[in-house]
Amino acid sequence: MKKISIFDTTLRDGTQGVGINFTLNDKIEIAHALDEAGIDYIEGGFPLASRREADFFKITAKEKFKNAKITAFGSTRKPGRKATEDENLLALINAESPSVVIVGKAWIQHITKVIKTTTLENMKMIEDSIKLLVREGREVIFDLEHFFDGYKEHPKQSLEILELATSAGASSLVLCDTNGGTLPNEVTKIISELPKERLAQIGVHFHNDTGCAVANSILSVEAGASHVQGTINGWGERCGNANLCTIIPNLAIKLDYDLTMSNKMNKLTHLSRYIADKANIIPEKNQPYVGTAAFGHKAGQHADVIVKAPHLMEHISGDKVGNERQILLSELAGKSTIIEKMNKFGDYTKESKEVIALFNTLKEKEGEGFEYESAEASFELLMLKALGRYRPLFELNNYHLETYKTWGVDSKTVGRIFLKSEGKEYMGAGVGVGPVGTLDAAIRDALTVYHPFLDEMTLSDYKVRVLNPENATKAKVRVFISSTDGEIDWETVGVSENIIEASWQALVDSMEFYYNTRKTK
Ligand SMILES: CC(=O)SCCNC(=O)CCNC(=O)[C@H](O)C(C)(C)COP(=O)(O)OP(=O)(O)OC[C@H]1O[C@@H](n2cnc3c(N)ncnc32)[C@H](O)[C@@H]1OP(=O)(O)O
Ligand SMILES: CC(=O)C(=O)O
Repeated sequence: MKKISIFDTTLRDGTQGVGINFTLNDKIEIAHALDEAGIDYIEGGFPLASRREADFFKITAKEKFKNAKITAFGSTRKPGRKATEDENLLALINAESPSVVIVGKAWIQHITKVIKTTTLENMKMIEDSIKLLVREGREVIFDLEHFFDGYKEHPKQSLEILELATSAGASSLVLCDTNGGTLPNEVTKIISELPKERLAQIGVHFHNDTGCAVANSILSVEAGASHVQGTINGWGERCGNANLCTIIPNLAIKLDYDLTMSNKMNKLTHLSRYIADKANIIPEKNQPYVGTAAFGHKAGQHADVIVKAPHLMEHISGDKVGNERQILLSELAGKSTIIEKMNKFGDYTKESKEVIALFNTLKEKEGEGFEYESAEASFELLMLKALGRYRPLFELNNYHLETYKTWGVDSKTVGRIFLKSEGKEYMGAGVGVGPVGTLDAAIRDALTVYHPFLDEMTLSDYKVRVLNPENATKAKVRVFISSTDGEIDWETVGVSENIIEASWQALVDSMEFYYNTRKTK
């Protein structure tokens, strides 16, 4: 099958997206991760734009990349200037990257209204710029900015630019949909009309303003393009660039094109999440292939299909792209979902009394406002109870909290707790800013000497959601608590009309989950 080269512009066009920023160090680490994954070209930035962009090339010029060519980006020379004196082209030469991209105008309205020159001078700008960089020994990829809009108005002019760039020595002609407004039927028609046999390799670069960037990229390959540009997670200016995390598996797994990444497809999910981590962004859950929800099944009838024949419910198996299946708990779950969770404890069927009991408890609790999709640790405790495997950490006799507030000083809560654990009675005291911290401190005060594991865990997040705000102060609240021991994280839930009671339930579940399930260190 035809070889398609994958060109990643996360570090250049990706950073033109709202909220996407990387430090120099991040950029270098990301470049190595992209290279490891099998990306062919990595567009590292615009060296003229800033010191940091130029430094990226200085540093990467001295480093080894196994698969990828590091590529610097800039535009053609300015009108009326010599290529050898153009600061942008000089910055590209100084970048010392083996390949460079130069972007040139390919829409007459841009030539006359934006760079304010003639079509003849624009042609000379393109020719001089490509020739200079080729003379300098660089592979030159030529990006035709607004190609599709330009072609729709003046196809003859667009063809002349493509032919000129080919004869000047460009290795690839990248047809850019810079404002992202082109639709799939136009892409197929236009690329099919090009005299590809007379031209350098055709590449494409789509933005996602009509939501068609991925479809446009795939159709371009089907119509003859063999170089595809895009970004990881689809980040980029305005609505983003074509998402490589979708394009790559579509080309390699669905259409069987030959990609350098073809035999490393199981690295894709990690790549997406690693780069999102660097950008400090939580990636879209429902991103195809790599999203956390991409292989998540919530409806009971769908979880039932997964148990019987997963290939009838999932278009591919998630592990092909390094992703994982999730069976989500909710009031929409059926017994198959319960069985899937219980199967680590033995073989259960829809008729097992434990399955039926837990199914009924789940529906009842979800009806009361509990939500286990984001609090699987609380569900695990329900499951241990249904299976007779639950060990209570303690039994509460009573607790007592007092909150003090003095004018001009922050409030403070003190509390005492009386409880029984493994047949013995204990008392603990705590002080905190609020009641939840105070209860946590009091339980630990009472029990840590006897249960030192409590020192290994801490609460890491606390969230409250009002379930029926129309009931004002009588509204029910749902509290989620996240906990961690530094290696594993777990979430628990509590629901009540009283926020302290809801917090208490989630807090006790957190400690009991760890008590019941932790591996002894
Ligand atoms: C389609 C794309 O994504 S292109 C990506 C562009 N990327 C960026 O703009 C990010 C980095 N850019 C920068 O740091 C700055 O814009 C710089 C340093 C490159 C230039 O800054 P300035 O000289 O102040 O120019 P400014 O950004 O205001 O305007 C763009 C200039 O580029 C010129 N230009 C735009 N496209 C081209 C082109 N294809 N060929 C030559 N010149 C071009 C414009 O005519 C304008 O020059 P002018 O002021 O002489 O008319
Ligand atoms: C080159 C580029 O980023 C564009 O035309 O969108």
